[in-house]
Amino acid sequence: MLVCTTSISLGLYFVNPSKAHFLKATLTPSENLRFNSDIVITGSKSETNRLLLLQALFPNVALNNVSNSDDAQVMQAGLGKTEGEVDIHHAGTAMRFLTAFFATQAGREVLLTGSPRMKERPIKVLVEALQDLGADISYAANEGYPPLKIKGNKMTKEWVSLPANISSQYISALLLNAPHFENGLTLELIGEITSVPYIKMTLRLLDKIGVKTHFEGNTIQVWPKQGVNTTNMTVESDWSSASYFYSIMALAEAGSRISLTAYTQDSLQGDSVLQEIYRFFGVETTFADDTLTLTKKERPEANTHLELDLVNAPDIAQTIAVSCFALGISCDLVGLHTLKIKETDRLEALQTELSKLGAQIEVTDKSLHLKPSTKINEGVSIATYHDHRMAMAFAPLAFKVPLYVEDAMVVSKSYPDFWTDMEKLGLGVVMV
Ligand SMILES: O=C(O)C1=C[C@@H](OP(=O)(O)O)[C@@H](O)[C@H](O)C1
Ligand SMILES: C=C(OP(=O)(O)O)C(=O)O
Repeated sequence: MLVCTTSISLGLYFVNPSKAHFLKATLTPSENLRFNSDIVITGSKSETNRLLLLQALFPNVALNNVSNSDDAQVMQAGLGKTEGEVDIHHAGTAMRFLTAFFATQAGREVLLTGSPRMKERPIKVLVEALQDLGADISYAANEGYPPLKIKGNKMTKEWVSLPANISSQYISALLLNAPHFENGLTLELIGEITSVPYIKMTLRLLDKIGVKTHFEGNTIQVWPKQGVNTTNMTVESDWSSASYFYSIMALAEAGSRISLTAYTQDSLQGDSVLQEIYRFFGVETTFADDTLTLTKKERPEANTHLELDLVNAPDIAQTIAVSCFALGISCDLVGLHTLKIKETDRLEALQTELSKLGAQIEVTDKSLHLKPSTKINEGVSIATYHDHRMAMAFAPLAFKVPLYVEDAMVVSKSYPDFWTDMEKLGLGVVMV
């Protein structure tokens, strides 16, 4: 049973950080690594935060299966504000999407701010693109970083160019708000485009509600649209959250099964590439209606070294690195240049925490290299650096050896039910 020695609810924990209580999870392995479970995961936070913004622009868009994450809650709360301070805590999408939203909504005037880490996550590229389009934005503290003073304006310009190799969220932020620009918007992307599936997700959602878009080479166009027909949009469940179950299944005994709902084969989420990646570990994926079933087969003996470019799926890098370590598989993961500016410097955090467990690991500013491991140190306390994915990526290891996860409620950024779902799989979870 999940024992909490505090009455602080997950929502309150993030909504009122002054009351934050940093619970540590004591994790004890289940009796065996054989699984036969059904898990329900809520909507993707990426799709939800896009659709919440589109719903604010087009109120007759109705949403089902929205994410119950902190990031979705702060997005929803932010969209309702017309003045004063808007605090989006740790939510990168909310910070970027709301910057463009408030800048392009005449009559709104806000100070958009976030957690201490958010104030270190760059936003200059987006601010400069919006300023080029005529927006009134200034930095309230350090140039290039939140908090931002934003006074809403109607956008009349229709063309801007911006670097595309730092974060795709800047591009999605502009595209999502573009239907309300008088003449629509054309973006000219400079340099290698990072996290492309997230841009395609934005365009596909715009298409689904009836906004015309076109993406070819390094140019993206969005046509203006005043209103849309009543549309029911069902958010697909979160594939990044599914990654932790893939990782558990990589460790599982052959014959194990875990089913996850509600997913679609034609996913908008780039992290659905997990289906192909985890075949390497012997995890097979099948679909029946909206249920995704993971089945464990024997991993082919030859699969002892994994090479992957994760430029299109950066959020599953931590999961995959831990899966490899747990199984003594060596790996070279590249395309990781965005990891340094996420919730924490994820490359540094992975190096520190995997080393504590006994890994031989090297990182550069865009790659991670792991040697085959022979043992896992037990009883290690994993620091999470305010990063939900550090907690969740390391948890599967606890099915093999006892572990502690510090500040364990950090998971609520994207997956508040994570620890309850781990318990359903038989992991011993005690919070103190
Ligand atoms: O648009 C989105 O929903 C996201 C885009 C990605 O960020 P970058 O484009 O900064 O890599 C991803 O890491 C993040 O979790 C969600
Ligand atoms: C990077 C992430 O989120 P964001 O950038 O939206 O804070 C994430 O969820 O892994």
